Amino acid sequence: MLEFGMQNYQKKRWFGLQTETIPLMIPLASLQSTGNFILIQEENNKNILWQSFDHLTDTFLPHMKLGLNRRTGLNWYLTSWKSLDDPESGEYSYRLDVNSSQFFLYRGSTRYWRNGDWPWKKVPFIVSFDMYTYSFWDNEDEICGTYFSDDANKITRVVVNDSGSLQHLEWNVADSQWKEVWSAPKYQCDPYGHCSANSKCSPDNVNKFECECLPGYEPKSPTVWYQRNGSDGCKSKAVGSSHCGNREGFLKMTNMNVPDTSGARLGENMSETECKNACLRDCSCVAFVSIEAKEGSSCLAWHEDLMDILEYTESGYNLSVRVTDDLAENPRTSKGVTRKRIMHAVIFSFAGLALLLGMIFAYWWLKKKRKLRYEHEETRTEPADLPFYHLSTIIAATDNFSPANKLGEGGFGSVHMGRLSNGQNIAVKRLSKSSGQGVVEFETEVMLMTKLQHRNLVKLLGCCIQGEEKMLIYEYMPNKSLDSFIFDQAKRSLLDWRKRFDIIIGIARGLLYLHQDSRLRIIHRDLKASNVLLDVEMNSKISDFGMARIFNGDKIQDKTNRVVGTFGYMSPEYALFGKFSTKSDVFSFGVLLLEIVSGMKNNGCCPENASMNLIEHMIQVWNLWREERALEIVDSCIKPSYIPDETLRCIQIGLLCVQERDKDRPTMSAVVLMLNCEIALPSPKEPAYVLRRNYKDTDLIGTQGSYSENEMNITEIVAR
Ligand SMILES: Nc1ncnc2c1ncn2[C@@H]1O[C@H](COP(=O)(O)OP(=O)(O)OP(=O)(O)O)[C@@H](O)[C@H]1O
Repeated sequence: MLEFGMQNYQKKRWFGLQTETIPLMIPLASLQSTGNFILIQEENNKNILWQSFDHLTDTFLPHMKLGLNRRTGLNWYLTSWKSLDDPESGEYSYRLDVNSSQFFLYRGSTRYWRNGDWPWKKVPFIVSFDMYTYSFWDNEDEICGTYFSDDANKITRVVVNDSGSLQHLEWNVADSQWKEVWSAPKYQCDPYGHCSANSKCSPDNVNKFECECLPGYEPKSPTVWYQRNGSDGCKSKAVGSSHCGNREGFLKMTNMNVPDTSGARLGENMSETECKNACLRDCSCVAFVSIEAKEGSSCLAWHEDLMDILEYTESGYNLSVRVTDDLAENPRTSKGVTRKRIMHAVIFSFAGLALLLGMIFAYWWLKKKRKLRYEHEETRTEPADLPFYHLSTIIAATDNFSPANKLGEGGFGSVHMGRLSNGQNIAVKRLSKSSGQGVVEFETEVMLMTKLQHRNLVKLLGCCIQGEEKMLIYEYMPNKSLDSFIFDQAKRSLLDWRKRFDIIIGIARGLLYLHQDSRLRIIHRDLKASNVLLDVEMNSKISDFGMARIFNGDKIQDKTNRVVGTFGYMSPEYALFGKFSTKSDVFSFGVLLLEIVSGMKNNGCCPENASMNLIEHMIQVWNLWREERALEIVDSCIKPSYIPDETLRCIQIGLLCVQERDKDRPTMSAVVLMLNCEIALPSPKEPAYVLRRNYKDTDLIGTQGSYSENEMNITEIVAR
């Protein structure tokens, strides 16, 4: 960050004959690492007087915003240059349509291309795709989107060029030039509404006209249409559109994009059947798309002409178009079934019954087979697709587990560094025979790690199971675990604020992947500083999945009567009642975040009374926060490098994560969003345990023993 300002100076104000000297606020200009050039009031860093990110030209850099500042009315949008060497505003612009939350490329005032990827997702949302993270939010301050690269070293930009193309570019260091990642509009069907209303564009219609009317629709101007010009679009064949006529069913079109949602209505938490029935009940409803999401399905329904419809060769959405009975897939029988069809039904009923019974049996059999396979997959212990290492290979690599190669010791057993004959360094976790953690944890870790892959998770290279020996072979992390830095007097100063912030973001992304982005929903249950490893570039990687649990389908919370984990990081509902969910991981993340910022160990000074440490630590942070002195907890050795606003924001996010009620804590996607974007943060409520400090400690977060609460008995607490 580059900063320059003016010296303090004073100005005299005349009051008749008297003069008064008043201090002037001193503006400070600062060029941030994002490229944002800001002018701030020195007295109060939060008061941004002006910033270059508010005045976009043709280029959209990571962390810039596109959308609308609702408070100031400022519109963030891109405008092309007039020509390659004339930076005056050209005719193309890329902006957000606030009503439909869709981004459009405009040529003058005409829509030219639609970015159909945003609108129907639950807002705020954050998605990772191809090493980029995209987010979108809508609150009383602003409605906007942003993006950034998951690789901090990547130089990237999005630009609207003078010929009306939106290009995403990356800087190629080897060639010293910009390389295009993608651009739009590019293909025949890309321009907005290429086939106009109620008709789909199929780019793969080789030798055929790419436009095709939707089922139940016909060209508005047949002569124009048959000259391969789709600009007039299609109209419904049904008489009148204000009543249902005989359009009592739907035809599902697969692999479609989501048509322009400008006039569409969104229904949250509606299953596909509910969506279909709602559309059927409303005669003006012409089509619907049911969108499945982990948080619950939603329903998009259209009541006027469908625009900008595209057919993909694979994947996409199912667009159900309202059609007459003869075209419908599953027509409603009550009204629309004709006499002829009833006759057919009677004639074929016997054959149909036999067929139906056959199908039911086949369905039952398939389901049973699938269930068995599924159960087998979930419980199987043999590590599929995971390389096995021979014991002799590991012995040779670790110099027979020599003490000199020992990296550390955990609940699982000892960890040794090794080097394979191909020169690759490895870390070998050797299950100790006396380990409290056992074969179950070993198997859990193997099973999970073969299914997961993310740059912020440590990579499992293989395992070794021979005789009594059980070992996990990991990629070697030269900088070992995070606790060896932040809690070490000599090494803590090696992690300046920037590195710590990047580590926090890495952990948040790894956890978001576990909770939301991987194909399984995983609760880690033992997130802590010693389970975050650091690679050679100090990138953070979450490790130790022995305690993790998979949640299938819609399950969001579970209970256990064997509480395992580490005091100081356990949420109250888990420590007390054995309830765990993604929000208990969020709690551990909050504790860890506060540790990284403060350098204070949550269960540090007196391990014999870890619960007391936790309470004291929370109270200290909370009291300072309330007195607006939260920056006093910041580790003194990062003070020369820290950015007060960013650090304070992190403390606030940490406090949001350690709130008493799991419902109040943010999800990890919200945490990643809050860490990356300067959106307004909610005020945290009192942290967990602080409220309970007046109770006797052992009633609440005892160090060992059994707890009983309502219907739940905690029979065992295994804390480390
Ligand atoms: N892949 C690795 N590369 C380098 N060092 C590692 C690796 N895995 C573990 N270590 C080192 O070994 C130590 C012990 O790790 P382990 O995960 O077994 O236990 P822990 O996390 O310290 O404690 P617990 O088992 O109670 O969670 C770590 O603190 C770390 O320093």
